[in-house]
Amino acid sequence: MNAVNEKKVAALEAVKYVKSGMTVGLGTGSTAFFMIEAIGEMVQNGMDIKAVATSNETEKLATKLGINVITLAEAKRLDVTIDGADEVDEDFQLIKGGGGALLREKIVAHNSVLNIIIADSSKSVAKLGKFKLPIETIPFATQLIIEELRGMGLSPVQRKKDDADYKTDENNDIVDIDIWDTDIKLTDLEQQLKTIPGIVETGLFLTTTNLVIIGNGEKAIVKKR
Ligand SMILES: O=C[C@H](O)[C@H](O)[C@H](O)COP(=O)(O)O
Repeated sequence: MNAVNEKKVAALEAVKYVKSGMTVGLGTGSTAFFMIEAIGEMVQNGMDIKAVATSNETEKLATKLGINVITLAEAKRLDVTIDGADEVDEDFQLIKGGGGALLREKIVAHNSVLNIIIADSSKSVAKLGKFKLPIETIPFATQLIIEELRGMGLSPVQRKKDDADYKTDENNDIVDIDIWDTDIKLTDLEQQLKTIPGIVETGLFLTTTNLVIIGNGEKAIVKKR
């Protein structure tokens, strides 16, 4: 079975956790797409939910499907958030931000009671870091941050789109770094990166995930923390 079908299998298993009356965090990306589509169908069939979107792209899709999108301030707290990931390891640690939505995604995950990650089987890894770790930076500081990260041996590369600097929904930059060979423990790395002024957030999600659902062929494998 191909990755696209596995994404759908995982998404359809995850939406079973969404019940009427809930406030739901909607993730971003090609896997989250199937979850948003399924929730849209549930809403069209009468389910009453409110949702907070983790990106402009997700907000647009959800609104088009008739999902009631509210702000995080209005929601205050979310019952469940369903989101994708670029990599997930056996300890429920993730790399996210391949689609540039890591900042809002991390804020929403932090404010959600239950966090479900959905992914196809290729995303499940023994060790994080084959996927380059996205870092969101304030444009004023990006070039100096790149030099500092280079000094740490993390091979930073500023993300581009159509020859221009890639911009997030918050109008920040993304710098992708290579953490594969680093000896620094992930929790320490996260802390070190966050102490550099101008780094707004990293794509390391180390503690927020409660449930991982992997599409594996026709089956959904559910892992609980
Ligand atoms: O910024 C994007 C998000 O973190 C996505 O959840 C992540 O990149 C996975 O996306 P996809 O499901 O398209 O592989």
